[in-house]
Amino acid sequence: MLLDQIHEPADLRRLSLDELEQLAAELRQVIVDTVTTTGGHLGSNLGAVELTLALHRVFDSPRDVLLWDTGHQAYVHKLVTGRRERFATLRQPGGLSGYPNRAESPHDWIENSHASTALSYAHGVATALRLRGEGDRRVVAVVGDGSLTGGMAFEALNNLGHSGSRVVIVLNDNGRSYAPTISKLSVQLSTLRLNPAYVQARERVRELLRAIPGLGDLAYSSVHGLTSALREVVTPHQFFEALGIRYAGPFDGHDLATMEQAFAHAAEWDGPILVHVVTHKGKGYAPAEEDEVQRLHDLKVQPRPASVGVNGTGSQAGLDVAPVSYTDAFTRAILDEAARRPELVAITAAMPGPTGLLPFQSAHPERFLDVGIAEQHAVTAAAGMAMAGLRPVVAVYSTFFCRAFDQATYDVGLHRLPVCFVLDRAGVTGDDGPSHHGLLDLALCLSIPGMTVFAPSSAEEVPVMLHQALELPGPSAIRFPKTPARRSPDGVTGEGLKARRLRQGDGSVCLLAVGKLVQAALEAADLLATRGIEATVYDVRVVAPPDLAMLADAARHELVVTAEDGVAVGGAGTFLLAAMADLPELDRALPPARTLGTPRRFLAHGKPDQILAELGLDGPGLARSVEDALTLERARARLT
Ligand SMILES: Cc1ncc(C[n+]2csc(CCOP(=O)(O)OP(=O)(O)O)c2C)c(N)n1
Ligand SMILES: CC(=O)[C@@H](O)[C@H](O)COP(=O)(O)O
Ligand SMILES: [Mg+2]
Repeated sequence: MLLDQIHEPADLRRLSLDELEQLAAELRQVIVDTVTTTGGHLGSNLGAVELTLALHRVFDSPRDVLLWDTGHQAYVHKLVTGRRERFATLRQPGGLSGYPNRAESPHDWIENSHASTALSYAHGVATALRLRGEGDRRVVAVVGDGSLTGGMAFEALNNLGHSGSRVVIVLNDNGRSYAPTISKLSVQLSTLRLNPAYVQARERVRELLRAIPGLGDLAYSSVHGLTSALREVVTPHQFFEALGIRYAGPFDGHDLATMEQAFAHAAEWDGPILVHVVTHKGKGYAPAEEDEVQRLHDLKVQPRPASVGVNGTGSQAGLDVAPVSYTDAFTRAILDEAARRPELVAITAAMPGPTGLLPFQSAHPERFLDVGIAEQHAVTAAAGMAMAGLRPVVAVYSTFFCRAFDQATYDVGLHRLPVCFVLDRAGVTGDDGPSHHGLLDLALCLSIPGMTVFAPSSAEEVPVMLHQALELPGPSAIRFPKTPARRSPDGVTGEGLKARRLRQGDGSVCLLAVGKLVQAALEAADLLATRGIEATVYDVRVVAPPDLAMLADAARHELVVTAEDGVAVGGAGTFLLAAMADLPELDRALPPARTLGTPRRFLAHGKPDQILAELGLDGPGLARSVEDALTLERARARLT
């Protein structure tokens, strides 16, 4: 394979056009073979093959800086920058990250998988290079049409134009995020790229000029000049050029020669320039091309375990995997509620499929809103809807809720508006690495005054909690993990804002478990019982407002231990223990306590339950922590 000869980008520059075409086919095959085994982003990477090859032939990475927005489309970049041999470990524990990773290569810069950041990085890097006298190094930011709908991207475009920074923006336009991109600009741009008159005219002129001997590059710049005139009439480039950013395009994002010429000319432009390339998501592999919701993740061919305990080893606390995921349970629940509540509206930030809102969109298109990759806008628009009498449900991933924390606090919380946040992928998510784990939502939501915070421990609890949330006068959040839901221990659920005592102990230790960790707590209680420790176990269900009866009962134990799939510092445990200290009828000293959760550090990618086990947040780990704490506290008690 030609790919075996590619160890660094310079190796690409020795290839002929035919060899590059062959290499592109090889790259596609490697990506399909790998991703259909490991899971990962198929459509976006298959669409970026020629684009990436052209970039690495024209620009001299890592001296020139290549920035990938979101980073999910950087598999080809990894394959041609010395990671071919490790590519089969993609997204596996200890293997290659699914995103750029600075520890893997000097060619990698941005590790954060949150969209719409690359243009801001580009402004910063270009400014730094200029001030350090290295202004001859080129800065290139590859941004998707979806990522361009994020607010940060517009902030950066404004600053790039204003500052005149020498940055090459490559707009990788395939018309989609997961669903078609929500953007009039994108529609305008696609009108251009689909406008046969414009494209044919430009190609015809290019052919004519090429036919004139000796014109060569002059031909290109003449065409460029001519299309500049033509552009005055038919293209939406004005948006960019009004900001001070040159627009060039659209170019066929699968035509290597054309893109190389375009990038080479852009590299010489003395200021910000946007090169608009048109690609096709999933190109070259029918199952990805035909995926109607363009799921970035395709074809993870991994058998689903028949029954999975918390630690993923198949051991279980008498529980089987429920037939639904939490997301499926939410889909059903919101459809039920929508049938009874005409004022209910659902909002997504470019992820209708992964958040389970596609059926809602089909059933109630007029009550469904996809705002693009614009979580901040989603939240404050929801605040406006609530102010004007609607009941909005904002469905976002836990990690992306971070981006809208200001809006949730001061546009929703401050006005005490009935907006319900459904935070999917809460807790350790695993494959997508540190910027995708949903570890902060409890700490963030619990700091918003008046927000009710639900944490279902089973699929059955999701509809109960959504119904309760939609009855509340103020803001609420319901957070649940990515892993398959499990049946509730006894098939029933809690009610209202109350906790559920699942197991009565001997007064030695009280385990207050949140959401996914209820299963681990029950498993720990089983293990502790074999060692003569009968633990009381609560399913907290509603972290805020706390169930005071549960706290009062917990306070009567020798030891209180809280457990959550989120940061321990500032999370649910911290919140509950503070509330316990404030109990009005507390007639004794507070018992010793431990708050168990994820540590204050970024967690690498891996399998969720394996990560939780390594952190001691599975059944055996919790049991060890309880037993050690009890032993220590009893020794201390003997000393006093
Ligand atoms: C802030 C944020 N919200 C949502 C996502 C989830 N997400 C990952 S990729 C993607 C679509 C990106 O579309 P685009 O930028 O057009 O890139 P493409 O996949 O089409 O190449 C989304 C919404 C994210 N990574 N970051
Ligand atoms: C890159 C990104 O943000 C998403 O594509 C993410 O990878 C989706 O993860 P899920 O597989 O949890 O939907
Ligand atoms: Mg796109």
